[in-house]
Amino acid sequence: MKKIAVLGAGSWGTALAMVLADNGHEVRLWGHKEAQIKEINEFHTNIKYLQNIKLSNMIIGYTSMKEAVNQVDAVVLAVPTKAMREVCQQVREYLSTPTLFVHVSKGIEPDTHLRVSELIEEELPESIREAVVVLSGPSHAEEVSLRQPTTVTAASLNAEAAEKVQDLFINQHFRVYTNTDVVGVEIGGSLKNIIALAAGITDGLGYGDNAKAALITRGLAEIARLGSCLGANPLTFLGLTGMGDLIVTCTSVHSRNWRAGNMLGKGMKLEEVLENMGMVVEGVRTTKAAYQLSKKLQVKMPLTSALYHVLFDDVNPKDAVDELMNRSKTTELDDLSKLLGERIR
Ligand SMILES: NC(=O)C1=CN([C@@H]2O[C@H](COP(=O)(O)OP(=O)(O)OC[C@H]3O[C@@H](n4cnc5c(N)ncnc54)[C@H](OP(=O)(O)O)[C@@H]3O)[C@@H](O)[C@H]2O)C=CC1
Ligand SMILES: O=C(CO)COP(=O)(O)O
Repeated sequence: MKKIAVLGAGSWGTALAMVLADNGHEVRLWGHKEAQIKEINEFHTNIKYLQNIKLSNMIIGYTSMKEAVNQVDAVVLAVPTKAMREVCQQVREYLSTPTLFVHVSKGIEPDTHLRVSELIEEELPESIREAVVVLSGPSHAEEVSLRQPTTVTAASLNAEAAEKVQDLFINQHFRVYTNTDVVGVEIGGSLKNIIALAAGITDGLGYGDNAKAALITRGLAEIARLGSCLGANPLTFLGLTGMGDLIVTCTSVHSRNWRAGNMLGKGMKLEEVLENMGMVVEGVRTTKAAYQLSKKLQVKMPLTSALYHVLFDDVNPKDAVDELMNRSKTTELDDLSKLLGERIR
């Protein structure tokens, strides 16, 4: 049995705390709201984030970061990307020995263009970092909390650390693979949120499955183009954290990104949509970051660019789709197939 602190008591932090508790670990679920932590400890529920779910007694809620991370074997960082720096700054106050860090957040920071593992490494000194591992894949909290079959990937440059994380989380409902392609895993997990927003928009506009399939496949092409340019193995994008997560996020009503896109497609304004959600919609900030990166690195990302203009320049979603469909003609297999071919050979 290990002592594990899960920092962030939203949907995903709570669902992962349940997996860890099922595996017999002592789980400390840290959140910044007194009332919510009281609810977790007194009633063993977290109603705002997971309805109709009873939490195990092995999960203890904390509001004190000092107590939550005291003597733990591992820390799971489960807050939205926007809050990650702030939470790391709090954690580092209380750790003095090398600790295993697992992050589960799917975003890219606008302006710095850092992936989450990179910003964690910026905020946490090496002296308290045994390793940083990203855990990602097609995994809606709502289904994980019902113990429905789910598969994810633990990725780290430190293969031994990835295996440790695999061992912490794996069970008969939650299958964990390993990978050393951190760039590919983080880029796939973050950029699928952009495409899920777009898929929600086309559904909201009343378009059908042809449009959805087009978004998923051409979305994957542009994710892989940018990811490869950043050093990822293009084959990672065909795996759980690429194609797998794109499918689940673009086709599920559980997805907050899809739901937000759907409201936009039906004519709501972005501010109104975000107010309505009450949960994180990572794709909004990540669209900005990916758009900036595509310009900087001169990588073609037509879907990301169209979504950027819908979100931040008030372009009408239907006009954005019309514009995408009327671009000049091109071939399907571009530089990406060249990259894949080189890897396979
Ligand atoms: N939900 C899912 O199925 C999955 C989510 N993820 C990823 O996990 C990450 C977290 O998402 P998720 O749990 O779903 O998000 P939620 O919106 O469900 O919960 C976010 C949690 O983080 C808390 N939080 C926000 N800012 C801070 C802060 N500054 N300090 C402390 N706590 C803070 C929120 O508190 P408050 O209640 O006060 O707002 C809330 O408890 C995201 O990057 C997401 O992409 C990955 C896989 C699956
Ligand atoms: O990443 C997820 C599923 O794998 C969750 O997606 P949303 O943030 O869109 O709900």
